[in-house]
Amino acid sequence: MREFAKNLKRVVIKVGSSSITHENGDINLRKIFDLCWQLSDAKNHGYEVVLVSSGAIAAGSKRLNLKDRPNTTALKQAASAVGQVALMNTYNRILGEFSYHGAQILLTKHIETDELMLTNAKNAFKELFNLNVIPIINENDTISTFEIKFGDNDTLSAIVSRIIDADLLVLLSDIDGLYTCDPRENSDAELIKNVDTITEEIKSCAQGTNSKVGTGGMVTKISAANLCMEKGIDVVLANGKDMKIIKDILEGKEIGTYFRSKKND
Ligand SMILES: Nc1ncnc2c1ncn2[C@@H]1O[C@H](COP(=O)(O)OP(=O)(O)O)[C@@H](O)[C@H]1O
Ligand SMILES: N[C@@H](CCC(=O)OP(=O)(O)O)C(=O)O
Repeated sequence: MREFAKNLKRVVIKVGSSSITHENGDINLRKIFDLCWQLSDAKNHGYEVVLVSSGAIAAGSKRLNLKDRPNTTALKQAASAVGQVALMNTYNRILGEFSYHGAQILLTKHIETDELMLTNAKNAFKELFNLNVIPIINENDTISTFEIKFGDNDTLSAIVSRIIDADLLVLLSDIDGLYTCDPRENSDAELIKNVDTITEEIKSCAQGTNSKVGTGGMVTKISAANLCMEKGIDVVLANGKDMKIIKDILEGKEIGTYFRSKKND
């Protein structure tokens, strides 16, 4: 069993576009149902959960019948604005089945460097926890430019973990964890089960993505893990193809790649 499981309370779960949408970008209802079920189950077991969900650009592109993923920033922003509504409606309808409310929070990663905005965000999160609501976060794509080019919800999820003092960040992707190199390109790639320090060697494992809907690949996941570990927050990177994995991860089962922060020493 992993160390964090003994005293785990506040958890941030990040799902990539590839984990909650179909190949064509449409919202995958079955996956969102399973995800909401797991989040609600975790709440019922006393965890405080926050979801960081990508998928707005993919869902919006499908709804607008765009042939390909948009390639200009403005079109991505427009698609995101459409898709975000669809995504939140779906989350809230399904969470309602389990008697929970979702709350939409749109942030940018600059939140950490603006003292007033940071205080406001912390206060809002605190009240949402008191009210037993499940905060659902996405990048505020309309006002983001750098982020929308690189699609960096991995980093955003690390920043959210830092500002709410989370115990654990769970990054769910379309792959079982961090490998020695991209297993889609190299059949000799091996799963790395534990990372204690983000060394140059670990960084060199990370490549980008060829996914139609995903964006950052492993580069942004490793940088997210680094941001968490330096604040004593553990990170697990695992495959979101079956959302039941969330329960197993929270229970400390040895799944995926565990980025173990120094607080465990
Ligand atoms: N060292 C590596 N280990 C695992 N996956 C890697 C690695 N380097 C690159 N990748 C790629 O990163 C992809 C996951 O990133 P991404 O498509 O951005 O997913 P998400 O939508 O979940 O954020 C994998 O499908 C894989 O092809
Ligand atoms: N804000 C964007 C996030 C893009 C992003 O980070 O995507 P992913 O690499 O799938 O986590 C969206 O909702 O589409």
